[in-house]
Amino acid sequence: MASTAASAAASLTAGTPTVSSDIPTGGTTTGGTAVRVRGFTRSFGDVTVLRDLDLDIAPGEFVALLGRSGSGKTTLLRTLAGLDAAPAEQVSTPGARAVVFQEPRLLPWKRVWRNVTLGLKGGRGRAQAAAALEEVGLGHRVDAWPATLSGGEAQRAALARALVREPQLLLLDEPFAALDALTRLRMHQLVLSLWRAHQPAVLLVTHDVDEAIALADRILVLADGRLAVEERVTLARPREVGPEFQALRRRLLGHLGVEQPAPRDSAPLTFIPPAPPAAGIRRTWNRPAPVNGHGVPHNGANGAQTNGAQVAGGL
Ligand SMILES: Nc1ncnc2c1ncn2[C@@H]1O[C@H](COP(=O)(O)OP(=O)(O)OP(=O)(O)O)[C@@H](O)[C@H]1O
Repeated sequence: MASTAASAAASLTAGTPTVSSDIPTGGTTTGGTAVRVRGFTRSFGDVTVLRDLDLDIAPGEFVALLGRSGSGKTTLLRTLAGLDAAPAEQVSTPGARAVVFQEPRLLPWKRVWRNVTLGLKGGRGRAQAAAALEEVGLGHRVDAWPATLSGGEAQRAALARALVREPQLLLLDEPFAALDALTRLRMHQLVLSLWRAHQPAVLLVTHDVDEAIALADRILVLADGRLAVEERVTLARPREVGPEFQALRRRLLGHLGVEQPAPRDSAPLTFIPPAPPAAGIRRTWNRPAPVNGHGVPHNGANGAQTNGAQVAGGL
């Protein structure tokens, strides 16, 4: 990333972007780390949201942050964005940062390209915005008004606004949550291609476990004020929903406290017709006996087909 990028994160207060260069925003990282957090605690009144938290993100690394509602994900993201104050010795980030929120936060009275360059000092203005808009597939909407954009287009304009800042750290706070499923998938592809092209470190806050697995190199779960879980995602991109994906999903959902149905046998339930029922005996559903390598069903030591291990109650 070029060092000429705007160093201030775009901060949004009541929908109005401002530049947050006048508040203490932590230290600046150099060399091999994009984000370095050590022993950071954040409280609101009596409530401690982040507690003695440590975090490292490498340059160009894509990290997803999961956690229950209210666990402090946005609080951490705002701190890294420089929107909330933090001691420099505890929080270090690159100077060039950009944030994309769940809502695109475009100013309706400014054309799209002016929204994209908002707060940028110097630069090539319209040409710079047009290039970024082209990259996100909005080259034809440079002069449009925000109100004429679809939800997905508006969010792409927000990505373009992040892009022109040439961030070394891109912070994404549930940026796809308000989009329909198809648009969200397209946005995933777009974010991955922008990430590959520009190689910022990324922190993506999301509630969507599948999204985290599809995009990230590493997934963190925030709980009780700390990063309680770390999972590295070693699946090759693009990531198919195969057994490894599903196993990771199950683990992450477990960490998030989501009740998991017990893993089932891959064999479907089949109805085994009973012998003519004697009085008082009910029909049962049963799984087919596991088949050994020779195609022979084996049940227990003697390998006899049994009809006695009921999986579900009678009909
Ligand atoms: N400015 C604030 N003043 C008081 N409390 C706050 C403030 N900002 C956040 N909190 C509280 O801190 C806790 C963490 O909030 P935060 O928004 O970081 O959680 P989150 O994990 O992002 O939640 P969600 O997933 O629901 O968006 C919440 O209990 C919230 O009410």
